Amino acid sequence: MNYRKDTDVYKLYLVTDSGMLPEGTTLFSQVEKAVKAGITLVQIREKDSDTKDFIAEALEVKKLCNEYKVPLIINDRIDVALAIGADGVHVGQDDMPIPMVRDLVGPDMIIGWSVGKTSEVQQLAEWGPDYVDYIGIGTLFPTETKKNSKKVPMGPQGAIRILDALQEYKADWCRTVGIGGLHAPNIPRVLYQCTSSDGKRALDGISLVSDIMASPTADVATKRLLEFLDDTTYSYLGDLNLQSNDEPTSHDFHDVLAQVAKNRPLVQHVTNKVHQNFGANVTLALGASPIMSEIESEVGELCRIPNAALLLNTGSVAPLSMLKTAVAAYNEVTRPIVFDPVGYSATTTRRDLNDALLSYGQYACIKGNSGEILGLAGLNSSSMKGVDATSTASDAELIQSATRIVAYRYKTIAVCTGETDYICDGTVGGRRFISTGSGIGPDDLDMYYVQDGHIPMMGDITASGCSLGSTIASLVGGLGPDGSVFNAVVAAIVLYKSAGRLAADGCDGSGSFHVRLIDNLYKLTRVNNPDTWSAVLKKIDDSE
Ligand SMILES: Cc1ncc(COP(=O)(O)OP(=O)(O)O)c(N)n1
Ligand SMILES: Cc1ncsc1CCOP(=O)(O)O
Ligand SMILES: [Mg+2]
Repeated sequence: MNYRKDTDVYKLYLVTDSGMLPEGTTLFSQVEKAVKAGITLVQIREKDSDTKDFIAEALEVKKLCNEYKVPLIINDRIDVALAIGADGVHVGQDDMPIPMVRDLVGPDMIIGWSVGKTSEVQQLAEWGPDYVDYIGIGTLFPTETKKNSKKVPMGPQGAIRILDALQEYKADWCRTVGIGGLHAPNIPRVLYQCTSSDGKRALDGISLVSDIMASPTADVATKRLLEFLDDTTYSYLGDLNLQSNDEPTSHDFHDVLAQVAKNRPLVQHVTNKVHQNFGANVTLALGASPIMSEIESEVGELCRIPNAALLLNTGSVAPLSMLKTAVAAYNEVTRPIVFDPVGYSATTTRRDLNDALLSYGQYACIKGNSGEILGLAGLNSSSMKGVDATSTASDAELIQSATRIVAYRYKTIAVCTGETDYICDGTVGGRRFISTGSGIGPDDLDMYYVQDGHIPMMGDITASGCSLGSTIASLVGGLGPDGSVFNAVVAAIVLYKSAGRLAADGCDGSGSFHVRLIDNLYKLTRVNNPDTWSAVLKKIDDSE
């Protein structure tokens, strides 16, 4: 059978490795379990087998695959693929060049290629539809399976760049699977995040080795993975509501604060030293409980405390393993993380660390100043230095574009702070798409802003921006079931700005501003009458 035209076979792609089989299993028995459980594509990848053994193994698997109508791909060995009449071959960048492969295998065999760079996409587009049928995009995450790989893991953002290049070069015939370090805990998030920036293309599937080959129950593992692929939503915040429908009102803000008062959230702060004391006091003023903990071994308990939330501020940095553990733990129990990428593009070290953290998890909200948000969106240039202080109309447009891009790429609620705060929800309601994407792009996202005149005092005290992070985490953490995450983020911004305005209007200098900011957060929260708050929320009307 010729599967070349069959574009649905890439959903769940098993690549074999006989070096990791659990006791009592064989390569064949593992593949058999996976095929019977519904795997859609199989690749035999035996790096250390003799040719004779490779062929014998491949013939056995071929019989099974034929019976279940699952295409069989052979890794690296074009000769073996031809000899056994496989359905396709997979080659990497260091293997036989694609035009030669096509010459040898003829027009009917599937050809897969490993791709990690956009220049490789350009190349396959130049060859056109007669050459590469699908690409394995990777390596996504670190993997023990391909030990001596020189490739640096690209994370979901790297996969998005490849999907964007496929769109740019109009390689619409080419299907895609992600590969490398994919396991049950990160697969739903990868499928959620990896869509092209125009929203028109998502991964066609995932490819993996160890999650099935090393499993003592390969059939159970396969079925679980298929469930992820069939699920069209990603509930990374459990029973909280990711849908942002209408413009939030004072009534909604009242509701958010009432939930905080009732649920008294615990906000774990992993934050910089300058912010610690102020952030703890702001959190207390809001009626939430702060804990300033960077102890790796207690994260698993903290995240399970009812209404826990994590503020991850990278201003001074805890050990990477602690940060990874914290992100994984909060994601696992579907509790919110607010991410503040302090000084994102200031140095390569900071950018790499923040990028690594962003690739490890899913964030409810990413909050930064204009420099950080522009950096995350890849729109910063030296001419943008100091944009916070001197925003012009065109700067404002650029900042809005950057906020939209960050929201969309990280499928999060992005907040860009400044004299005007911008808020954009890129979560697409937690919906997930395979192959075609949502059709929604960053420019389709609603953009809100909050203003209350210029409050220069905010810049005259330390950690005022960081404490907005504490405020967002407190209000999102306080939500009860079905509480709206977007409403909580917006409520936090309007509340914080209104308290800042009151503090600035009545203070004698930066010292009393600092104290009065806490006082006013305390008072506004206790009184809970958002109709009296001075900061104004508006939605940008793009038709204007
Ligand atoms: C689906 C898929 N994607 C990528 C690879 C890796 O191929 P390659 O880079 O040639 O590395 P080896 O597998 O040959 O070690 C793959 N095999 N399958
Ligand atoms: C073959 C290959 N190519 C890139 S990563 C990889 C191995 C993936 O293995 P695992 O799914 O166990 O991480
Ligand atoms: Mg290879």
